[in-house]
Order: sequence, then structure tokens, then C-alpha cells
Amino acid sequence: MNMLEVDGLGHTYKGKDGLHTAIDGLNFTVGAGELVCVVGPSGCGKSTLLRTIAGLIRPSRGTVSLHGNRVDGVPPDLAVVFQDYSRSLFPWLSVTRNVEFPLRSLSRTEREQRAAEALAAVGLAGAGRKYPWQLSGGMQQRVAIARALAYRPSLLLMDEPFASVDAQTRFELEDLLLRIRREQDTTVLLVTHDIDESVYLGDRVLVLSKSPATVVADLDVPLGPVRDQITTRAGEEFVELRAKVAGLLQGGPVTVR
Ligand SMILES: Nc1ncnc2c1ncn2[C@@H]1O[C@H](COP(=O)(O)OP(=O)(O)OP(=O)(O)O)[C@@H](O)[C@H]1O
Repeated sequence: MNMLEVDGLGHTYKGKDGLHTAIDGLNFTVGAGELVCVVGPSGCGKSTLLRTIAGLIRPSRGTVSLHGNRVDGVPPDLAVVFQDYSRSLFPWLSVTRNVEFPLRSLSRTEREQRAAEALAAVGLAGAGRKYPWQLSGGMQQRVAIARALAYRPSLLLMDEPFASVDAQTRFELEDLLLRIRREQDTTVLLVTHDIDESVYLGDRVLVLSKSPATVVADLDVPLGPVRDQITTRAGEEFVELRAKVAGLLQGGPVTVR
């Protein structure tokens, strides 16, 4: 079953300086349980795409459907993790209260249980009473991921989620995401600038053209569910795929030996 269907999606911003078409004629689907990465040149419209899927922008053309229902406003069963963790957590709330925040409609016991489970899943079982400002950047992003997971969304949207952390933490968070989606079967659409990251994480990689963005390639990543930062990245298939994505992003012919 398709969790997400994007059909003929286009958006034109109307600004003071006239019209600007950010995305145009985008078509793709994401199946339940898939992790799909989106890469594209800077400014090609990746954030516009995510905002449209999240129902934050009403598209000028085309439709977005989440498990068969047309998105028209922010869907209730969707969570978003942004790049800027420092602005996505509430500094005056403890880690546990931050994770419980979207669960206000649930009973207290259920909120506490879900928050504890999600914090354990991201390796922060002991940090619930701390405040975001007492944690490192990587730990804060773990809290943001835990908050999204505790909500148990049908679709998890991630907008450059690891772009603001150091390289070592980035690797750890990538592996955390791979483990979580193996264990919880979460459906994820993740936008990244990083070609290597798109291949390392994705079951599929969607390559976008420069603005106005269209899908220039939809590549399968046959690397299996269990990946390793050292051996996977050194493997022949990985190296070939990343060269292919890089070639597509440059817009040139793709010759991979
Ligand atoms: N609110 C807006 N009004 C007018 N133009 C906008 C608006 N938001 C974005 N744009 C323009 O639309 C284009 C796509 O922007 P968007 O932020 O979606 O791209 P992106 O691929 O996410 O960028 P980056 O890679 O830099 O994060 C850009 O040219 C941008 O200037």
C-alpha cells in the first residue's frame, strides 16, 4: 500500500518580485514502511515539497494523499523533524515534557509510557528530567526524534535532520534512524543535501532537478536493512550509487563503471 502519493505537485510563490515556481509536476509514492531520501541541488524546492506534504502550504497544482486521504491542512498523523533542534524544543520544558507535548489528548499514564519508550529507543532513558539546554546538540536532536516517534505518526518527515551536528554524531544518528525504522517499521521521507547520506539511509533515493524541482530519478538502494558506516560505505554498490546520484545532480550523463 502507498502511504504517500504525490501527484502532479507544483507550487508557485507569489511574492513582491512576481511569481516564483519552486516545484513543478512532482510525481512519486512512498510505500508503508519505506525510508525514502530526497536529494536535490540547493534551493531546488526540497523544503517547499516537505511543507506541502505536511499541509503547511496549499500547493498551486496537484495533490498529496496520505494513506488515500487527500492532504488539505496539517494531517493529524504526521510528524516532522527539522534541522534546527535548538528551535524545535521548548527550553522551559524538561526532556520528558517535550516528548509528551504532542500527546496531550492521551491519558497521563499513556503519555508517560510512550515518552519513556521513545527516550529509551534513542538512548536517552536517563535524561528525562534534564532541560534541552543541558544537552549537547546531538542529544537535543535525539529528543526531537523521540518526540516524533512517541507520537507514532503514519509518516515521519525529516528536513535535513542531521545537518547541524558534527560528523561523528551524524553517523550515530543515522544508525539510530536505521535501527528505529527496522524495529518500528516507521515510514520516513527524509530530505538531505548529502549524497552519501541519501544512499546510506534510503531504500530509495529520489533525485530532484534544480528549481523548479521535478523528479529526475527514482533509484532503488539494494543494500539491505542492516548497514554499517564503514563496510557499507566502502562497498562497490554504495560507491556506484553515490556516483550515479552525483552525476544526476550535476545534470550530466551518468557513466558508472
Ligand atoms: N515564502 C516564499 N516566497 C517566495 N519564494 C520562496 C518562498 N520560500 C521559498 N522560496 C523560493 O523557492 C525556491 C525553493 O526554496 P526551498 O526552500 O523550498 O528550497 P530548498 O531546496 O529547501 O533549499 P535549500 O537547499 O537551500 O534548503 C527558492 O528559490 C526560494 O527562494
